[in-house]
Amino acid sequence: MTALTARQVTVRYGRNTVLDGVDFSLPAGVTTGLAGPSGCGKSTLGLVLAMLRRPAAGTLTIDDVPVPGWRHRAPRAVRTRVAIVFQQPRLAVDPRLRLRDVVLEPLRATGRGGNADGALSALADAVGLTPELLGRRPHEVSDGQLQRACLARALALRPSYLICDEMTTMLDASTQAHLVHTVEEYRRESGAGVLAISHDQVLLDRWAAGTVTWETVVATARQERALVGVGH
Ligand SMILES: Nc1ncnc2c1ncn2[C@@H]1O[C@H](COP(=O)(O)OP(=O)(O)OP(=O)(O)O)[C@@H](O)[C@H]1O
Repeated sequence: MTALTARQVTVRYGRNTVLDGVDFSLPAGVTTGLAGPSGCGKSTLGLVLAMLRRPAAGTLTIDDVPVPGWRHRAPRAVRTRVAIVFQQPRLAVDPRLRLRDVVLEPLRATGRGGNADGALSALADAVGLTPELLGRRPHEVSDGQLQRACLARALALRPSYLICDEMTTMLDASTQAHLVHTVEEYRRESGAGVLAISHDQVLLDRWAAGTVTWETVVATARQERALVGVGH
């Protein structure tokens, strides 16, 4: 199946079990919404899908191929197939870097930064960053402008799956519309699968082809536990 699929994923923070045997599949080619109340575990699932958090149990497959490790233990070619954009851009960038260098980070890390002017200007155009803004540092731009740079960075290596975790929650309506439009253009052109995590049902109704609620995710996990007789 062409999908990013987590199976039987359990994540604990200390003694707090946040995900308990969760299954989740993100199909390629469409935008899937994930809705749920604050603190339920949506971001944690996003981190697992992006291989940024190793679960206590469970597996992740990309297009049916199991990922062989998590975080730096996942080979770069596997890790870069999934990108993530977080809610707070200021926590997601090195404050010393100019926006140009934020966007180019992934290309440089994979040895493709040398002749990346074309790629940079295409990415900057797509997210609506001018050359002048690309020369500024994070403290010299707005949250919306910084989030544009974060989205450009996420798209730089042309991921097969893109996770947008409350990507536009802190932003004004016009920046929100522009970023969603950019993601959708990328999805249509690349065939990528997009996960839009949000507590904003109105946004998800407009953006996603379909939305999964957190209650469904949890109820399915509970049913599976009951079926295999490990009820809690
Ligand atoms: N690094 C961490 N250490 C300890 N507890 C954590 C950590 N990260 C998250 N949690 C806890 O795990 C639970 C799920 O958090 P998570 O951020 O995944 O939820 P969420 O649904 O994305 O919430 P929000 O919509 O508010 O971002 C919360 O109770 C949170 O307090």
